[in-house]
Amino acid sequence: TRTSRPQRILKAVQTKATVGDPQSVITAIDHFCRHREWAMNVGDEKGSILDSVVNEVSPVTVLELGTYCGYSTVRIARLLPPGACVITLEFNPDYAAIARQVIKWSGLEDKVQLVEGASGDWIPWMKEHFGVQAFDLVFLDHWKERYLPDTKLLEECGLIQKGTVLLADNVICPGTPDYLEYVRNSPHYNSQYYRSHLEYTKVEDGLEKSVFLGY
Ligand SMILES: O=C(NC/C=C/[C@H]1O[C@@H](n2cnc3c(NCCO)ncnc32)[C@H](O)[C@@H]1O)c1cc(-c2ccc(F)cc2)cc(O)c1O
Ligand SMILES: [Mg+2]
Repeated sequence: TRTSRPQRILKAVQTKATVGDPQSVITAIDHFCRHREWAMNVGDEKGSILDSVVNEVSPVTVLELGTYCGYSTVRIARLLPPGACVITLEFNPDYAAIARQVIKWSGLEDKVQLVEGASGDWIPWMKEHFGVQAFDLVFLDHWKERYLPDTKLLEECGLIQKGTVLLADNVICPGTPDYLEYVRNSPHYNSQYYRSHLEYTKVEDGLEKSVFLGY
């Protein structure tokens, strides 16, 4: 049977990128998705904004919701200092298997903990299972209708504390209206919109950065 799009993305990485060179993995995926086949990676334009937020926060523990092929996982992990790590949740086993190989090719497996499972099932176990006190940065890029419920779940589980930064992809396209309304109107968040474009296109999209101010 035909290969899947994630399998074709992995092949592009394995043929075009250099083992142990995260930037070449990022460049290979962006080239493939711009010139061969579109895919829902955060991409190079929004990816540069993600990079600047990671550098600004200098997080020790990062949570990513929705690994897909591991493109943004590699973007984040390549900027982390020794001892810092990104826990990334992915509930599709096929995508998780591809992402593991992309992360391995980039040489960043020591900074990444890929957890196969649904955010709703795993978030309540983060403290106990991973010894996480609170996340410094959360990158939301999974099902858009899950951004708000999962944010509320993270709050309830005490995983969002004063200073935690939430960075959400696709707040315009496909859009996350209930999430935007929540973080922009809540007195507990200071929210900022970074205007950009949908990956590999001229369509408007953007990232929303929301800093938790404490209770
Ligand atoms: O839909 C988009 N992203 C979804 C990501 C899903 C990935 O995350 C995984 N996932 C989903 N829910 C959960 C979950 N928890 C929730 C379920 O329990 N727990 C764990 N993993 C989860 C999936 O298995 C996938 O790997 C998107 C679309 C466009 C787009 C724009 C314009 C277009 F025309 C077309 C498409 C652009 C984008 O940048 C986009 O991110
Ligand atoms: Mg996205």
